[in-house]
Amino acid sequence: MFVPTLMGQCTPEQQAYWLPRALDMQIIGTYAQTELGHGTFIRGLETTATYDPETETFVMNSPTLTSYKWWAGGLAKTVNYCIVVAQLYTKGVCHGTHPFIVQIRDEETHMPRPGVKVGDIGPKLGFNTADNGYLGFDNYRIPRDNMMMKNAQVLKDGTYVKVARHGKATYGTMVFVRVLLVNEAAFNLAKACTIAVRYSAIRRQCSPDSEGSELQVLDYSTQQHKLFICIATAHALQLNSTWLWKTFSDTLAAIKQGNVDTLPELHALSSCLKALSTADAASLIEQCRHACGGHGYMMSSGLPYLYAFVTATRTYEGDYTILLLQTARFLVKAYEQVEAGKPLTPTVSYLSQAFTGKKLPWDSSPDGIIRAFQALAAGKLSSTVKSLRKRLESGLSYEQAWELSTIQLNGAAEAHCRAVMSQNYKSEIERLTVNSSPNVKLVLQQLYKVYLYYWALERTGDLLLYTSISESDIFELQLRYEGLLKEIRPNAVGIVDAFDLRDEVLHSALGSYDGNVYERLMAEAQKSPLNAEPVNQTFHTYLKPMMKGKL
Ligand SMILES: CCCCCCCCCCCCC/C=C/C(=O)SCCNC(=O)CCNC(=O)[C@H](O)C(C)(C)COP(=O)(O)OP(=O)(O)OC[C@H]1O[C@@H](n2cnc3c(N)ncnc32)[C@H](O)[C@@H]1OP(=O)(O)O
Ligand SMILES: Cc1cc2nc3c(=O)[nH]c(=O)nc-3n(C[C@H](O)[C@H](O)[C@H](O)COP(=O)(O)OP(=O)(O)OC[C@H]3O[C@@H](n4cnc5c(N)ncnc54)[C@H](O)[C@@H]3O)c2cc1C
Repeated sequence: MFVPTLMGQCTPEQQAYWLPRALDMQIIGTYAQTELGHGTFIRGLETTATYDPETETFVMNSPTLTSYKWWAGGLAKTVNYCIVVAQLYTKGVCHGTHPFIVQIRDEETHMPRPGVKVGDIGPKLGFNTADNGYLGFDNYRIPRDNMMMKNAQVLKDGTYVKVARHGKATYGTMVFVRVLLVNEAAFNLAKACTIAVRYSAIRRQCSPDSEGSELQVLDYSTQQHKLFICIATAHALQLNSTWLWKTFSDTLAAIKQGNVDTLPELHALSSCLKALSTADAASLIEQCRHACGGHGYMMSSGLPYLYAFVTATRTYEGDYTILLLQTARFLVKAYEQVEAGKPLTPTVSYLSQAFTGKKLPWDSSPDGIIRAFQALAAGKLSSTVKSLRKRLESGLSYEQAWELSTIQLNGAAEAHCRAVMSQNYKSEIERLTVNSSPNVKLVLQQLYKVYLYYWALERTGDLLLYTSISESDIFELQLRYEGLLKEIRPNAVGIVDAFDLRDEVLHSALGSYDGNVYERLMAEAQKSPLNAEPVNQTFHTYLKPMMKGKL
């Protein structure tokens, strides 16, 4: 996050000075925005940067315990520089949060600079290879030039000058990392389902009849139900990640030309796609662990590490709930544009035909299901706006009405995102397989159908509300879904092999390519320190005295 922020928030002159040093690893930095007391509410951050025209310096200060920077990766012991997001004061006026480059350790001795308090925040659920730290300032001075001045400046005499045309240009790094995190979610889910599918092909358990041999657990329908959605989702996230990256790049190019019109849609998309992809990946990685029984609970399976790493992405770079509410904000505006007969941006264009007041005729084809997801999103949005307006008519303020409607707002945002992801998934597969062999086309189409049928069956309640789907349609869809799982089964191992993940990347006794699961589990067990000697000294210090009633 340090380098992307240098690139996104510094003037060309500042980049010329800082970037080579950062890329050369002469300086190592992190991005310190979150504080002990605030992570989501950036405008509530308490660290201050007060400009002193006498010395042409900013005085960095942590006025309260809750103002201490908290969480930044590498902050505890690794970095010697930080990008610190602080409330900027000049001439007695607060201009809100701005980014500053702050040296916190001596470049030679690595000792913390006078006026800087820095340390480690302690053990975490995962991510323990990163030294996330805390940082406090005691009236610590930095040169005026260390304010990152691409979007705003403070002149030598303390005059504040706003440069950026879009009020949230300083939030750019967060959008960038959110876009990256969709790809990260896809990559880690692909690892987890490679491990779980390969292991499920090796593991035999239970024989349906007394004489027969035990079945591969991958042959059980319930195991296929657990795992094939994971494979399909890994592909869905990867294709959406590539699509989102292009949307991000196009928006960035437009901003460079001074056109910020597409930034709101990018913010809405990156928010909900980051939220849904990280939440889906975390819960499906946990599902992969469930599918591996006791051995999935071993650290040597690689699955606990993957879960601990990915579940954090649901929180950092914008908490799930918060980001969906950002998307909901954009959707409510889109609803108002439909009412006013104004044009809509591409990803919400389906709304222009949606508010007919009639249920969408059910069509179980892939395109029909995608249209149903769009109808579901539009229906939820319409119902949410109705709740908002009913509350406003009762005399509540907009903020109060909004807060009371946030559960529905989140539901509308999630439904919108599912519709966007499903549409992208199918259209990207069709675009990319134009020249593929019939077999590849068949398998990839089977996977996106798994995704569509799975989520349609997960949302039958909503589909009954907003489409003409009937009980028998649902019955038929369930049978079709279960039949599709059986069609995929023969290719399942080949499909995860196609993720092409080397053993060194999987780090898993269950998922290694050679399938020698039991030998690898035993080999990993031998590494346990408890196996260093036949009798552990705790027998003599605790167990034996206890057994003799002497404790
Ligand atoms: C190759 C390798 C790949 C590796 C992949 C990555 C690996 C991952 C490693 C990373 C390790 C962990 C790193 C983690 C870092 C962090 O966590 S950094 C801290 C992240 N913190 C957050 O995300 C905080 C979340 N909070 C916010 O973003 C904001 O507080 C808010 C919730 C958006 C609210 O902001 P606020 O200023 O209060 O604005 P609003 O009033 O809600 O909205 C005002 C308008 O501004 C628009 N807007 C808001 N944000 C953005 C944005 N980012 N971009 C564009 N526009 C934005 C918003 O839509 C409103 O617009 P209008 O509706 O038109 O008014
Ligand atoms: C592994 C990891 C690495 C991190 N790395 C960094 C880093 O490098 N740099 C950095 O600056 N930060 C980092 N963070 C911090 C991260 O950005 C924050 O944790 C995140 O933004 C959430 O903020 P918070 O922790 O204050 O949670 P809060 O915002 O306090 O959320 C707590 C709960 O309150 C809810 N909530 C909060 N506000 C609202 C609202 N308005 N409406 C409804 N519900 C609400 C949330 O949904 C959540 O359920 C990291 C965090 C983790 C876990």
